[in-house]
Amino acid sequence: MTRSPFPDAPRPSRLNALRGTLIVSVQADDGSPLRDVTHIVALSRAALLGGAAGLRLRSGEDIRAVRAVTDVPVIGLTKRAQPGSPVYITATPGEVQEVARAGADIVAFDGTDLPRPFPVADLVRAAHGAGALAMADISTLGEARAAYAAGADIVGTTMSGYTPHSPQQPGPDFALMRALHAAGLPFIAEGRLNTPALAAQALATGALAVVVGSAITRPDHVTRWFAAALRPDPAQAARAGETS
Ligand SMILES: CC(=O)N[C@H](C=O)[C@@H](O)[C@H](O)[C@H](O)COP(=O)(O)O
Repeated sequence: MTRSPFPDAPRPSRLNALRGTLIVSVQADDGSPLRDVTHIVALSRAALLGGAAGLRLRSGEDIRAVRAVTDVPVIGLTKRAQPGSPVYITATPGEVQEVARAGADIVAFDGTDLPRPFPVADLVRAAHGAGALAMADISTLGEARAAYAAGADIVGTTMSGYTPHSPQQPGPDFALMRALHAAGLPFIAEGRLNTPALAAQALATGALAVVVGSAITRPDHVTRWFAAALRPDPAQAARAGETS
């Protein structure tokens, strides 16, 4: 039914439509009972009902199905293992085209320094050739600079904590956000923004927009956080065992 709200606008103004907003990532993991397109559409509609201004979706099938029920901006990606490379987010020009043709306004792809099948510039070219914006998911300031030099329209902090050369931490990488802002590089904040306060903090560091996924659309993850919080501290449990 509907198409992108900004198919013909120049690229910077298309991104402006997302300024200051919440984008909800609706991606069920492989093996999740929610990994079914009807559930993805229902979760997306619930997110829109709650005030999401954009969606981040995985796979052409999901994008096509959600595009049929909404015209909000969509960031699209694929997640596929690549032979001989740890990169899995939209790693080839063919995957970029697949996502753009399904109706994504912005194509997100791995923009890290990990060994990769295609250079970032090839993915940018494929996105632009298909009429979409190019979003590089990065894990460091250096990767962001390289992605912009390769023509990316925007970078996301998505991959911080998921490359061996970025900080491994349980919370969001606010240091990276501050560094991007200080360098004058526009960015979308993404990754472990698991509470409204953290999302607001990310926006306050200068993010163009904020992507939240697991805390909204992965109830299995959220349940695990609660279950872990209720589990007794093993050391304390052992001490209690000695005295009883
Ligand atoms: C590292 C990676 O593959 N991130 C993926 C990228 O699309 C998704 O699995 C995340 O859910 C998304 O980035 C949002 O992050 P969080 O779920 O932490 O709010």
